[in-house]
Amino acid sequence: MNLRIGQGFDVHAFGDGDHVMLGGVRIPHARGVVAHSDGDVVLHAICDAILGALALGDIGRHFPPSDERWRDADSREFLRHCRALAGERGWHVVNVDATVLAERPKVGPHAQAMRERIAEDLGIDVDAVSIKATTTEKLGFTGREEGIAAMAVCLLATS
Ligand SMILES: Nc1ccn([C@@H]2O[C@H](COP(=O)(O)O)[C@@H](O)[C@H]2O)c(=O)n1
Ligand SMILES: C[C@@]1(CO)OP(=O)(O)OP(=O)(O)OC[C@H]1O
Repeated sequence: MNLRIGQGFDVHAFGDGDHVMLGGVRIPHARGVVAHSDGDVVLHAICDAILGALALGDIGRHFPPSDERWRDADSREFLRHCRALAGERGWHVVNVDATVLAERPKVGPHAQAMRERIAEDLGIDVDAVSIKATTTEKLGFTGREEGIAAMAVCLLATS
């Protein structure tokens, strides 16, 4: 069995709006995010982790922000596409581990729902999907609540 590891990181600024999308879950919030798509930093970081493991570039190469097809797009579509790219090359996702960096919204109450959606889109068990969160102790752009960030790693194995 061959193994590959990948990592991803994404940031979006907060802007007008009443919710954020995180891990495919709509979370009510006092701010929205500025993005071409739905701005789901968790799914974007996981997509980049998968693409990184495949050495296929990054999310912007596959879903260019200049392409109107991706305006307000559901990032779950991106995730399923990345899974398909892996499958076409004989790889499957073994597990995913993601961390959200934000003072707010609180992720904990939504983590299970996020895990379930990501597991469904990747065709893996919920136990293979980890969602964590941390504040940055009010430091930096996340601490000032100017934006939200997520990082992720994933492991791929040959089928
Ligand atoms: N957006 C967030 C941030 C944190 N959490 C949870 O709170 C715990 C404590 O965070 P610290 O940054 O103070 O260590 C953290 O371990 C998470 O469980 C959260 O749910 N959402
Ligand atoms: C997802 C894409 C889609 O056009 O746009 P954004 O929603 O702005 O998100 P980003 O994390 O900047 O990644 C780039 C693009 O692929």
